[in-house]
Amino acid sequence: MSNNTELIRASYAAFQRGDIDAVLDLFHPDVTWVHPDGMADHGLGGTKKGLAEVRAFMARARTVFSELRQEPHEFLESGDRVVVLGALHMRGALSGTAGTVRMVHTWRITDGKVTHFEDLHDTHDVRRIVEPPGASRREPLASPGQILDAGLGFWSAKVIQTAVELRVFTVLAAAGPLDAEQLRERLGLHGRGLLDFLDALVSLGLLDREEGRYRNLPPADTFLDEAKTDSYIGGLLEVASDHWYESWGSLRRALVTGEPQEKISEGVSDPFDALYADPERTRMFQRAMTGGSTASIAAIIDRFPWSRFGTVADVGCAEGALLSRLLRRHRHLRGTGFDLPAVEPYFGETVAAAGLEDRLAFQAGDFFTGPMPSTDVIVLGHALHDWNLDTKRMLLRKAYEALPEGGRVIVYEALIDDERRHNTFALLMSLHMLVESPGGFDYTGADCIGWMTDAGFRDCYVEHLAGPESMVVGTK
Ligand SMILES: C[S@@+](CC[C@H](N)C(=O)[O-])C[C@H]1O[C@@H](n2cnc3c(N)ncnc32)[C@H](O)[C@@H]1O
Repeated sequence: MSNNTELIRASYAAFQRGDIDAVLDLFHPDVTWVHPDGMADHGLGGTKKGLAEVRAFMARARTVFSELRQEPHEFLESGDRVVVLGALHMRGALSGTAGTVRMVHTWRITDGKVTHFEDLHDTHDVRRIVEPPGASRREPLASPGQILDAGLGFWSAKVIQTAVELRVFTVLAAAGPLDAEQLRERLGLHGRGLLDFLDALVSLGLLDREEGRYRNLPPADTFLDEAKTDSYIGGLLEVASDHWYESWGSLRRALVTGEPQEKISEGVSDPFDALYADPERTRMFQRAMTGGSTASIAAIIDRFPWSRFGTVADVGCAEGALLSRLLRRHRHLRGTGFDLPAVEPYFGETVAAAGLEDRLAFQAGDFFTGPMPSTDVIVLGHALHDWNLDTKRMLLRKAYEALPEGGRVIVYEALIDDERRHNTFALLMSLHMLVESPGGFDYTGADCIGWMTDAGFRDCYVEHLAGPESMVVGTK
């Protein structure tokens, strides 16, 4: 066996042992590390350069996959290249689904060090494994058990929401494994039902229990520990538990009357007036928006051709998660967050935490009464679905007026599939607008392209982002 093939075999063996330092020892400091772009929204696509980026990639992979085993079948050597045919056995950290995908790895070796690596696999297959079932398309309900499981879905929903409210995952992330009594004390609980509550979280795949001590599994650790501000999605679940759960309890009344069931918006035509009258709810809502948008933001940052544009406004920016993450990645951009005045303090905190005061500003405004900021790109995230059709069209017209020739509008949210039969999440989101807002509803990509075209946009297209969400892009 040649030295090059031996070196590559050693790298697979070290990876299998989990010895990342030993893997990196075999690499040149300037190694290029290439993966298919189709996994970029999971933080696993594109070209990485150098050992630090490769190490970060591997760390990211450990949060996406709870298990990952490479099985090289054949080593084909030609000159300075070794091509490896084999299989990747994996389990999605979020989905819990296991599966196997064929892989082709191409390695280039120079002077005994790996200088280039490229992984080729069908990202469609990987996405089917790692994306949680039901994120977009649900399996049909075929048995009494499945029907009851879905029909009583609020049981598990409430267990997860309550665990987030009680900060179970945050406490475990900070303290390490704790037994039930230690958790009871720290969370201030009675004790009755506690073991069932914790073990339900084990059965849901969020906690693990070993010798009576509970710890976070990787998805809970990454996404539900509020100290991890860049990946925390629990804000959405906090608002769900505190408010949306109650309004959804009156879905039947909403369908009969056509009226929102959110108590604080009773008799108010703009739900944001009511929401922002309460500072505690205002803060909670900002965090919820960040939690719900995190996956799509990562995909928009990766997928949109930002290098062609210099300025961007996020209209209805909330606390500024999109702009702060975008501007940290694309350093040539300048950004404007446009939102109601009540949002400014929360946006300010994000800008300060990211150290972006020189490139990112807040513009207080009301899109019902004033124009949108004039920038090269205008983003409307989860903004159109809040409103009735006239307002949706008005917002697209205002975006058109504010953009220069060649500027782009990006609308992103959970888009209902054009057949209105697959994207369960988006259809439920539209019902959420029924119970929460006076006129809001979700819509299909085709609907949005129609409204954009009527507003004057051309070359409109829909691109999938992550889970149930997609973006619709139009050019002025
Ligand atoms: C559903 S949130 C979406 C937040 C964020 N774009 C995202 O996707 O996570 C809608 C946003 O629109 C803002 N908004 C509501 N009415 C507005 C108005 N009249 N003018 C400007 N912004 C408004 C809200 O404050 C909120 O931040």
